[in-house]
Amino acid sequence: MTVALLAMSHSPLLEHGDPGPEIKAEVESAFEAARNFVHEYDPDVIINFGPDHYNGFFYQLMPAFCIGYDAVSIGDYGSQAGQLNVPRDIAQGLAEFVIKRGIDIAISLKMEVDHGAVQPMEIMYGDITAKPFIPVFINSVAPPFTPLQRVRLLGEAIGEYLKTLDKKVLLIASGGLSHDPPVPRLATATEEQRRMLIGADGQQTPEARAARQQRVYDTADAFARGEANIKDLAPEWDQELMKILASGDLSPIDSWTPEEMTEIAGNSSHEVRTWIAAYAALGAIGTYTVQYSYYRPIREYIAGFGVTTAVLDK
Ligand SMILES: O=C(O)/C=C/c1cccc(O)c1O
Ligand SMILES: [Fe+2]
Repeated sequence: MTVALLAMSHSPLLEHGDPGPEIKAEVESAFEAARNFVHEYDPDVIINFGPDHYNGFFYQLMPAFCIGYDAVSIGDYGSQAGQLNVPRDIAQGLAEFVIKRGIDIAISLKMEVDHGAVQPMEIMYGDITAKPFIPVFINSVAPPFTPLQRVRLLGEAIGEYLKTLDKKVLLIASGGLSHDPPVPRLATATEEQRRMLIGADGQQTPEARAARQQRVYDTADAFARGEANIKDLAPEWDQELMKILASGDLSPIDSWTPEEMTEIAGNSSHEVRTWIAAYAALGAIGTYTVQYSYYRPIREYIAGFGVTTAVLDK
């Protein structure tokens, strides 16, 4: 068994927003560094920690965590749609192991995932089916949120399971860092949005989806001009988190509350749960070193944008 990690922000605005040629080149070079790392490592299987934005998980039934035994990408924001290549035996072994450790994870035999889960695969491989892929959903958008300590314990339980596998595993975390895109929220939803958040009418119509995505594009443009009514990015918070994750001791994060995370870093800052789980999984296997780290707050992408890779120490 060997394990390595890639944690990166995602944004559906990568093709839409224009932060200027220098920042674009900088982000592309971060992706290139990550791509080189991932291709050189060449995993047998990927454990993918991803959020969802009311495309696969709804308030009809919102688990804190879920492992997919089978999954399909719905293709929002032009992301690649279709069936993922999920190794059912490993996904099931993982879920059963984690549940025995006292982590009440849900399972899905028909998980639907969105850009938040598949964007790293698209950027790393150009194809979401390129590698066996186990989707681990972590609720990062729909309050109430489970305490961060539970996320750390989930990650640690997954790391313990990986010790029993004779495979080369890549942990991918997709999300964060500070950001506050205009994803509808129950607390402020219109009746139509409320039905969407509950999943009352199934998947959104193409027209409703287009309107939702246009709202995000318009907000990103306004945010870049300094005119949007969303929370600003929080680079100090982002960098503090990245420092803690790189240190190998994640315990300081246990006391962070969802309320203060929202207040400081925005409604979608909870996507950092994916990073915390992935780093906790790696740390449960052994001490590690962050090999590559990139960060920049990018308003055009509505994201504190980070990319890190890490390996176990020899
Ligand atoms: O509209 C959505 O579903 C999400 C948009 C978004 C925007 C910026 C950064 C992210 O992580 C997002 O998911
Ligand atoms: Fe997101």
